[in-house]
Amino acid sequence: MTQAPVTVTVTGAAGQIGYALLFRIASGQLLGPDTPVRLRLLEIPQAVKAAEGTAMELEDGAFPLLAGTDIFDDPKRAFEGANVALLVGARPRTKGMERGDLLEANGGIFKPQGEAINAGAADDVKVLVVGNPANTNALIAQSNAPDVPAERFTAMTRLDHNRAIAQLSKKLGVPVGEIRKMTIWGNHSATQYPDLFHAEVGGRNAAEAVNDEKWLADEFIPTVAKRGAAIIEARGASSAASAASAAIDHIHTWVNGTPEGDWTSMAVPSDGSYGVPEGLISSFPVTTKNGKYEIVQGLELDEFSRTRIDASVAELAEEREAVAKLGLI
Ligand SMILES: NC(=O)C1=CN([C@@H]2O[C@H](COP(=O)(O)OP(=O)(O)OC[C@H]3O[C@@H](n4cnc5c(N)ncnc54)[C@H](O)[C@@H]3O)[C@@H](O)[C@H]2O)C=CC1
Ligand SMILES: O=C([O-])CC(=O)C(=O)O
Repeated sequence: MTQAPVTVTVTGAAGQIGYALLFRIASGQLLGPDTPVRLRLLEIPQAVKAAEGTAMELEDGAFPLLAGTDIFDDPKRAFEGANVALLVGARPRTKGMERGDLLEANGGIFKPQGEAINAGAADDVKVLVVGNPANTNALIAQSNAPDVPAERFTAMTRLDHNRAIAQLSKKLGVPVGEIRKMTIWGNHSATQYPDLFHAEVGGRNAAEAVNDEKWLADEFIPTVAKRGAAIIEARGASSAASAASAAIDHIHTWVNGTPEGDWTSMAVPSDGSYGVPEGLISSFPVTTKNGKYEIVQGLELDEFSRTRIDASVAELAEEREAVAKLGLI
């Protein structure tokens, strides 16, 4: 071991994403093979026992990089000293629940968690919100953490990004490793816009390589945007291992940088780029270096792309308005 342990707080640790995520963090895949980690797990009181079971299994993994695991049901304690905060636990939509009810229920989770991050996380904390509705939950947490730089709050669209790469790879029969510059724009919802016009395949423009507008509009975009629902339909449960994998990718890329000539997708607070209203946590193409990200500038957007980005951003603006009315931000 070459350095002091990095503290990683994971919420919803006893859930299905938590189960897939924690072992990969402990094995070094989140931060790299030289970085020891100390886990702080947050669960609701009813699920603490299950989290304790997962912690026993973590112990049984005898991971050389795992410096310890502590479990809490109090956000203030769970986020103490957190360098990385993975906000996975959320209130799922249940039968008869309106969108406003869902936002309100999640406000009850992400407001106190934002306050706890503000009160006790490390100065360099990086936050990734996975729990849905991820973008707006991130906005709620961020708004309640006024002393933490706003850009440290991000939401996950890396799963959508990876799904888009996989669909393109299948369509063209090329390895995923040949695909660069994929972008997801907007909200992590069915309105998201996976963009092939700026992506590259083996150095060639992806939309030109596909050369099939009908497939792009009628198959590629809806398949990526509705993949979560298709997995639920097939598996009887929502994506868990692929979501955990994308969360690992998101933080690993943020910390370690994007490769030369490539970028990734992250939902980050808008600085007004591409006409996205400032402050909305919307997905953009970003490059990362030395633990910081920058939104890729100067991409030309045609009418097709503009219309789709605007629709997804309009949905984010509506969600922001709804949580503002509820006094959550
Ligand atoms: N952004 C993305 O791409 C994706 C997001 N998701 C979302 O991730 C979330 C978690 O998914 P799963 O692990 O499958 O759900 P799950 O229901 O298996 O686990 C959620 C866990 O969170 C815990 N929890 C609830 N409230 C909490 C609180 N206040 N503090 C700490 N823990 C709390 C629950 O006790 C439960 O153990 C869901 O909101 C899901 O919709 C899932 C897949 C992809
Ligand atoms: O809808 C869900 O809970 C799962 C989800 O976000 C996805 O798979 O993209």
